[in-house]
Amino acid sequence: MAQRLASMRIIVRLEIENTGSIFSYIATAIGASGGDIVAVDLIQSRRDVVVRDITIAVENRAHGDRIVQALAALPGVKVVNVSDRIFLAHLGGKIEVKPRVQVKTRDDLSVVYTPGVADVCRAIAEDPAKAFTLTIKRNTVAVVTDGTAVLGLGNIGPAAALPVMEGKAMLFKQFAGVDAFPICLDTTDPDEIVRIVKAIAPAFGGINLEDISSPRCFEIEERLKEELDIPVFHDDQHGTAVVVLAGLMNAARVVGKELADLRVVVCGIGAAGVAISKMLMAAGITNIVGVDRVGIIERGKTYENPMWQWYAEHTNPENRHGTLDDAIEGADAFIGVSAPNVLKVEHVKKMAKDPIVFAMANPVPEIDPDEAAPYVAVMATGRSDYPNQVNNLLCFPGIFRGALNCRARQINEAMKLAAARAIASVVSDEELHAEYIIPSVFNKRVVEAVAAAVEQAAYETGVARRERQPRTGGDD
Ligand SMILES: NC(=O)C1=CN([C@@H]2O[C@H](COP(=O)(O)OP(=O)(O)OC[C@H]3O[C@@H](n4cnc5c(N)ncnc54)[C@H](O)[C@@H]3O)[C@@H](O)[C@H]2O)C=CC1
Ligand SMILES: CC(=O)C(=O)O
Ligand SMILES: [Mg+2]
Repeated sequence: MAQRLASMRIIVRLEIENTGSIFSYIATAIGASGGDIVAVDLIQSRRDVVVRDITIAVENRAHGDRIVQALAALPGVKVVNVSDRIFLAHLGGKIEVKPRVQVKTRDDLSVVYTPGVADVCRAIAEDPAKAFTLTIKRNTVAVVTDGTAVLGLGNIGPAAALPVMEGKAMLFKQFAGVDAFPICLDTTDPDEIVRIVKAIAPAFGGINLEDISSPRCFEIEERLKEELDIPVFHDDQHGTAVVVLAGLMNAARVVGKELADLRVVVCGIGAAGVAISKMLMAAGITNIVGVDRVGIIERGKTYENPMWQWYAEHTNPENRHGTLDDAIEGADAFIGVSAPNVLKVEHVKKMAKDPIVFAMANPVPEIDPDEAAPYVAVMATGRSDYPNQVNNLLCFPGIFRGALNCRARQINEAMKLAAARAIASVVSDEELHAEYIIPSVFNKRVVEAVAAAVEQAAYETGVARRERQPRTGGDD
């Protein structure tokens, strides 16, 4: 995947002794280390030193580090700071709160704050449903994590999880007009998480659980669903499952196989893997084999993880034993939500004709798509830099948009299936091909189609609280 990362750029701030030709040594050192100078900016010029920012195109972070070391070794040169566009884009965080009403006078203040606001408070106290019309509740989602399963980075804690949660909040707003707040909890105790989320729920129209490790995530979500009257949706489970089903529906069409006939291997039976398997079953697929670190999840074995016990009893109809090596033999599709480089080319070669591979571990997939390419009929990853990005970003903005529009009490199976069909339907018959089984996350029709289908399903299944309205995109 190296060539895909060649566009990475670092910005190195150098303090350079002001003695004539040092810059030519700097340029030579960068060139000799394989870097390309993209831009040079003068930050400060004194008689003895100049400070310059040098933007350098590098292959990857390790390559950038080598170039920085080469520069630091030059006489008369001091490396002051190294940044890259990724870190620069995160300076100060990625979101902010903006007022919708401007306060310019004391009179304004008496309307939107005290004493005026007291009338609104009393109205809501008398009729709590009014919170949906008179507060941010109608359009606001809490993105809640405990930092225990952040992307594929593992248990990195709540503070380190914040950039991802800010990112989700940013995407909620940009893609679907939903106001989302990142909430990173400094506890991993399920009881405490349930208690805290219940306690903050009054201000929100929905709860998006994110990057909470399995199997704890299942219990936390189930308890919150039972106890709250707003949608509780664990994105890594259901958002991912919805998008995988959409992608698999279209991939099956590309290879000319019936969805229900596919033999599917799911690798990584955690939050995403369990929900994907359940969703594929709901869509009619019967032959699913799950593989985790312990090998194939099979009947007759006892697992400490209660979800694996359930999984063993409901999947693997041929009762295969062994490892991924045994599961993959003759499989039509591999769905990876596990860890980097788990799937080898040798595995892909053992799959059925026209294999479908969704290698979705982030940030590094189960197999390098370039290595797999010659052996697969359809290849998808969770990444933005390859075709067929199967990422829950295709689901969560639209599904919450639809749920908030109709003030849904929950996001149920019918709404998830509707979302999957809506995503798949955005790719027309004429457009469908191996490198376009799933629409781009930037295709505006995705959020529109998902929100409309989800809202419709909410009304049909009786979970919508609001009378049917003409759809407006959320600012009504
Ligand atoms: N593309 C997308 O939209 C999404 C991608 N993901 C990615 O999927 C991966 C898993 O995410 P979650 O289910 O939330 O995490 P999780 O922690 O709940 O589950 C991961 C599972 O993979 C298993 N696993 C780890 N290494 C393995 C190996 N070498 N072989 C087999 N199984 C292995 C773990 O034991 C665990 O059961 C992460 O890399 C995450 O970034 C998750 C959600 C959405
Ligand atoms: C995309 C996402 O939610 C994850 O990798 O955890
Ligand atoms: Mg996630």
